[in-house]
Amino acid sequence: MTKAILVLNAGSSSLKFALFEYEAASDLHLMAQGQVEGIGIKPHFVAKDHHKQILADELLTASDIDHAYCLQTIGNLLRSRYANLKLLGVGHRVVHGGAHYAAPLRLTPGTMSALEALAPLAPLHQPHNLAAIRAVAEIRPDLPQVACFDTAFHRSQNQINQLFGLPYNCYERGIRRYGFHGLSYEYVSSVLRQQEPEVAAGKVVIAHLGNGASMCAIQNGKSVASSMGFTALDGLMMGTRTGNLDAGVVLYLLQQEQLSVQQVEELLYKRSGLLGLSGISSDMRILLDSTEPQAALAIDYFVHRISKELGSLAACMNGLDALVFTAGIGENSALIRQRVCKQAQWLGIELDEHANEAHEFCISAIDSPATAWLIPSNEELMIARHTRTQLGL
Ligand SMILES: Nc1ncnc2c1ncn2[C@@H]1O[C@H](COP(=O)(O)OP(=O)(O)O)[C@@H](O)[C@H]1O
Ligand SMILES: CC(=O)OP(=O)(O)O
Ligand SMILES: [Mg+2]
Repeated sequence: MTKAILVLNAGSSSLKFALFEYEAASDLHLMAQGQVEGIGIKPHFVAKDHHKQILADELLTASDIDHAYCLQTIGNLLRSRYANLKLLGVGHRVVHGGAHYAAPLRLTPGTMSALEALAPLAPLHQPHNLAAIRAVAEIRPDLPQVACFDTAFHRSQNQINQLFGLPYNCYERGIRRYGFHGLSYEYVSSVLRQQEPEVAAGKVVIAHLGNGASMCAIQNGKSVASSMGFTALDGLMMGTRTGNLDAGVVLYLLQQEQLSVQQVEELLYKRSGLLGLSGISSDMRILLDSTEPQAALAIDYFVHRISKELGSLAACMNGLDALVFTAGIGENSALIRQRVCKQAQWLGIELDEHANEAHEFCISAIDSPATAWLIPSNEELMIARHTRTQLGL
C-alpha cells in the first residue's frame, strides 16, 4: 500500500495536480504530476510520472468539461496506474486568504463560506480553487482537505506596506495590500536558505515572472513588501492583466466611455498586459519569437515595470543584496533576465552572461556587489509539505 498526498492547483483555465508519496520520517517524493490546460477552449490532459515518462496525453472532447470533470479524469488515471494507493489528504492552492488566514488551514464547511466571501477579490482564481475543493468533497467526503493561501506568506509585512492612501476605515474593512504568489516565495526562499544561508539572511527580491507575475522583498526569509496588492491585478504587467494602473482610468472607462463593470473587469484581467499591448499573444515565447514592433513594445514595457518595482522594493529594504528569478519566464528566458539585470546595474548587479545563458543557479559575476540567482519554483511541493504538517503526518 502506497500512502500519498494529492495536491491540486486550480487556475482559471487549468487544473494542475501533483501526487507525492508519504513515508513517515522521510521527505515527500513526487510520484506523478500533470494538468488539464485549456479548460473552456481546447482541454488537453497531460500527466507524467517522476521519471517524466508520459502517463497520459489526450485532448478531452466531452462537451461538459469543467473542473469537476477534470478531477474525475485525474482520479481515473491515478486509480488505473496506482492500484494500491491510499490517499491521506488533499492540499489545495487557494489564492486569497484575506486578512484572517495567515497560515494553511484544514477545511470545514464553515471555513469554506468564509473563503467564498473572498471570491470577488480574486475572480480569476478563487472560484476555481473552491470548485476543486467541493468536487473532491463530493467524490471523497472522507478525505481531509487543506487550503494553502497565496496571501499567507505576506502577513509578516508591517502596516505601512499593507496600506493604501484611502480613508483609514477602508483598511479596517479589509481593503489593504495582501500580496500573492506566497507559496512560490516561501518555496524559493527556503531553497535559497538551504543553499546560500548568508544570501538568504540579507535583502532579497524574488521576481516571480509567470503568466501571473509579481515581485517580493524578503528580509531574513520574511516578506517585507510585494508588488501585488488587494487583488492579483496590481504591480507588474502580466500575460493578460494590466498591473499597476491609475484608478482614474477605471473611473474614466466607466463614466466617459460608458463601459459596464463586467467589461472593465474583462479588460483589466483578460485583455490587457502582454496580450493587450502586443495585440498578438499573452505568451512570452511567442512575443520573443515575433518580429512585430508591437511585440517588442510589450516586452520593453514588461522589463520596464520589473525595473521600476525592483527599485521600489529595494527602497522598502534600504538596499538590495540579491535578486532571484523564478516561474515560467524567470526560469526559462535568459534574455528577459539579461535585460532586467542590465537595468539593475545601479543596484550593484553584474550578470555573468555565460551562467545566465546556461540557466545556472548563480547568474551574477564573481565580483558582482549584489548577486543574481535562478531558482525554479515548486508551489506543489510547498502545498504538500503544508498539508502533511496540517494533517499531523
Ligand atoms: N522558454 C521560455 N521563454 C520565455 N518565456 C517562457 C518560456 N517558457 C515558458 N515561458 C512563459 O512562461 C509563462 C507561463 O509561466 P507559468 O509560471 O507557467 O505561469 P502560470 O503558472 O501563471 O500559468 C508564459 O508567458 C510562457 O510564455
Ligand atoms: C496570484 C496569481 O496571479 O496567480 P497565477 O500566477 O497562478 O495567475
Ligand atoms: Mg502560476
